[in-house]
Amino acid sequence: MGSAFSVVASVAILRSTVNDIVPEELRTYFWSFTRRFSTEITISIKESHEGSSNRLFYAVVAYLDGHALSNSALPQRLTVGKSEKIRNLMFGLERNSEIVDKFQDVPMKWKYNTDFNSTSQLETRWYELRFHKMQAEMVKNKYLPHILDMAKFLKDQNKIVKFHTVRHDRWSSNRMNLDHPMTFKTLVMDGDLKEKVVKDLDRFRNAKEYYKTIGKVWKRGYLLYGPPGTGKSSLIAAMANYMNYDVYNMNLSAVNSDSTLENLLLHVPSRSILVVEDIDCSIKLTNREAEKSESDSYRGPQVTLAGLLNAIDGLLSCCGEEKITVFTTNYRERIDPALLRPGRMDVHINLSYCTFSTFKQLAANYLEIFNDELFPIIEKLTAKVKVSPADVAGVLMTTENSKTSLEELVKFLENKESEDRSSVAAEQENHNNSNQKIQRQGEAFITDEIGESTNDLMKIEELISKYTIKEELVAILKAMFSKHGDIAANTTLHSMQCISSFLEILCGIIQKLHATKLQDLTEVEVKAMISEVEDLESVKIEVGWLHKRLDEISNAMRLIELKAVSEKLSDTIFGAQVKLTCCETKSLVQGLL
Ligand SMILES: Nc1ncnc2c1ncn2[C@@H]1O[C@H](COP(=O)(O)OP(=O)(O)OP(=O)(O)O)[C@@H](O)[C@H]1O
Repeated sequence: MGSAFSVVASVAILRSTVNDIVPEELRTYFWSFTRRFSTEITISIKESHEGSSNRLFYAVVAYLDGHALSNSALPQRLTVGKSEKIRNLMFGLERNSEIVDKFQDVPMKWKYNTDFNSTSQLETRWYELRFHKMQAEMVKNKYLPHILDMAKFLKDQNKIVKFHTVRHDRWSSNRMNLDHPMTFKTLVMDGDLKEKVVKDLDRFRNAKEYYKTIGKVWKRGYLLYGPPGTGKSSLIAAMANYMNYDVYNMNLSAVNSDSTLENLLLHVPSRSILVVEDIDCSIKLTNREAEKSESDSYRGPQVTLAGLLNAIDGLLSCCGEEKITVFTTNYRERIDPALLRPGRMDVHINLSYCTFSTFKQLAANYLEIFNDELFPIIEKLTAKVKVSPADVAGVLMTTENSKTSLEELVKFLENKESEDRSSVAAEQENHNNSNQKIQRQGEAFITDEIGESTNDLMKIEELISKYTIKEELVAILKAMFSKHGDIAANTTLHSMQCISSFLEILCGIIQKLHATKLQDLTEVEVKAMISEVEDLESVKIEVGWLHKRLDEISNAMRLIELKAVSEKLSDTIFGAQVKLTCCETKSLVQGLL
């Protein structure tokens, strides 16, 4: 061993002595002369190439660190270091040392060189790659592109994920590390949802060619919706850690115009996750028609729906690729359908209250418990009460003793159950009282107008008692239910509060139609009503009857307009149909209820 070291040492001394005494020109000539008879080709990959930094040089650095050095016989001398931007230690070749990498069973000999120019005080660094002449084509077409690809992959693996926020209309310059420890291992999700999300991300990551083939920009949009504390932020952190993408977090209410939004999105680089938080409440994103009509008086938030749609789906979205956008909301039903459609939000993920399945995953993560006699009790309770995974996680962390934590959780769930029961009872009583009052007020209207039997009325009472509706709208709701049945029976909305809000919107439309004459209605108002009705239909509230009638009203208005034009042109062709126009809206809404 000692003698081996002394041989290596002697060779090193001899080499440096030759380098010292033989001028560089002579050395270069000597090497080029000997290489004329060699079967090998040597290529140099310098740190800078034609005046700018050489991507291939840095790719070789990353490739040798992450791949070649761990797959080949190690050289005797290595360098090691760690920078702020990377997670792991980084190994490299020491000056003048060599390594042999095998690619498709062909040896590729690497050597690292440096040279210091004492006049310019600059150091030049380069790698030499030697291989058999026969392999020249293969090196050019396969090996070097392989190094570029591997380096990109390894660099991403080793990158520390950064978190960016908006400050003064720009992405903040002091980027923080995303130190969120959440991963897909620790995130809990119901059933096989987690596997589906991971598969979707994998498919996206590897789909560059596919997107090119189908002519679409390589990007994907996710909508995460669900009540607070169900893991929306946790899922984003897990996605960022899994993909190794930086996170660009934005709240639209902090963005002051469409052009600022455009500028921000232009500066989100490829391989990033853009998070648009609380999309429902950060900004008033109405449908496009309503937006136009409001634009004169509206002085509120500055990003418009059209601006947002354009930014995420227009030509701007083609700048850069491999980007993920994640929108979060607690209320999916408040989002404009234009935003929800595939291409903008391709995957909708519902993060909901804690189920028994999610509880079991939390118990395994937090307490390392996989079964217990309390599990069946917890199963029954989680089926009845609505608690978020954050609530459950909080209780599981209260003590260090696993059994005590489970007992605490049972107490917590039982308390929640009895709280829910008493609030339902109070609500019921409230409803009963107000219903009696409303029935007295609205009875004349209902019976006169629709002539329902007492029995039917009681059924309707029972139906509408589920909803919390403004008193002044209850009579309309009753009339509507008695004519069209429970139009919300098949809705995709879950929360009674949301269904009630939607029904209130519906009652508002009917109220307005009853109270307004056709000539006093504007086209924009009718269009806004149609959009609202379309929203109701999108959540499966059955309002086809109203949609049809609004279309008729809209057509009638168009005829009025045409008649005005035709009168000017002394053209009577529309005369017959336009007789319709003398009627009032009331006749158009007659029969609706
Ligand atoms: N699905 C989950 N898996 C693991 N932990 C969770 C999950 N959901 C919530 N938690 C725990 O609860 C905490 C709060 O959850 P998180 O912030 O992700 O919820 P959120 O849905 O984003 O809430 P909000 O809508 O209020 O922003 C997390 O830090 C985590 O400890």
